[in-house]
Amino acid sequence: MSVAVIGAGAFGTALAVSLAAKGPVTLWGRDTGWSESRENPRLPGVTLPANIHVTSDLAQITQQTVLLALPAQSLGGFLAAEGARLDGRNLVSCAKGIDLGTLEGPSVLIRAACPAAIVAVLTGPSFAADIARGLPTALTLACADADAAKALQHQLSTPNLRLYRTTDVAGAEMGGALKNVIAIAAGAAIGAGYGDSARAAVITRGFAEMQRLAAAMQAQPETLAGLSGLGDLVLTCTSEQSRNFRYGQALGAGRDFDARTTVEGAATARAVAALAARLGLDLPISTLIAGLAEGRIAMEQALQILLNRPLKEE
Ligand SMILES: NC(=O)c1ccc[n+]([C@@H]2O[C@H](COP(=O)([O-])OP(=O)(O)OC[C@H]3O[C@@H](n4cnc5c(N)ncnc54)[C@H](O)[C@@H]3O)[C@@H](O)[C@H]2O)c1
Ligand SMILES: O=P(O)(O)OC[C@H](O)CO
Repeated sequence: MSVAVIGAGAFGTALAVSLAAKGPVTLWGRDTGWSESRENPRLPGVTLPANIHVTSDLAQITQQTVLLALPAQSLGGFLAAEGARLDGRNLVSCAKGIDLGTLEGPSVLIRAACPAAIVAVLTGPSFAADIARGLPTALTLACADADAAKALQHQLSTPNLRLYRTTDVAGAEMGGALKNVIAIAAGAAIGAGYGDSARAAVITRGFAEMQRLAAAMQAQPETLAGLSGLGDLVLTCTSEQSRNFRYGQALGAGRDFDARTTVEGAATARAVAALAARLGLDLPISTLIAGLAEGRIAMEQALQILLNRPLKEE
């Protein structure tokens, strides 16, 4: 059974390349002017296999399984316009973020727009460039319907993509979204010259915040300790391949950052700060990242706020 990918950015294109090892793939993008060259400028150095059909015509997306690889803040608008034509299919969210308008994760947006769809989430530690180069990668496929989870796990695993499955959609989704916020904090610590010990503190205390918020969203703790949570947190906080980490580095160093780059953690930090206020949760790192991203506070001020918090049990 062939699959389609909506969103011809770096990640959607990389997934299409990997899935093409198993059969034909249709890749939809709103800007596909590059398609004749068979090289997407968002994924330079990768030639698309011949069995990937690139289109900007949504009517050509007729497959039963569709991966949605759009940025989290674009997904709601896309679904409002096009959700009806996708309803009833297997819709797999690949976005890592929390929608700023609704404070919901992508799976909730998809379920609202496409009530008859089977909704799943594909997430975990994975750089698009690694996947497209055929490097070994392990991801989490989450779907509340255990049988559908199993079927999608088999359909979407490829020679270099090993998928684990879970029915904990909220846990998988929260891990992927929140790690981006903490990756900005880790990058900021490095960019400001605070050192590797500070980064380790940010990763660990950031993980505690991820667990706290995820628990409040009914996620299972063990999901946060898996690929979609801890796994992706470690990757993103330790690699300059990560856009969130590099954005954090720029914030920490007081440098500009290319505003066209997709940095999911910046908007998600603001969503997390709003959720923290709504739910009465103490999420100091994420809340400070929201302030840094909005330019409301400076790096040195953020550090002093964290260091001067009351001492407490770990
Ligand atoms: N790049 C990675 O390594 C990677 C890995 C795992 C997950 N992800 C996740 O995948 C999602 C997409 O990231 P990406 O790296 O592909 O981003 P990207 O910046 O490379 O591409 C984003 C794509 O989305 C398209 N787009 C944006 N708004 C749109 C809209 N309203 N309608 C149609 N198309 C729209 C853009 O034209 C672009 O092609 C993010 O949530 C990201 O966290 C990325
Ligand atoms: O480049 P980033 O920071 O969006 O990270 C990409 C992936 O989410 C890493 O798993």
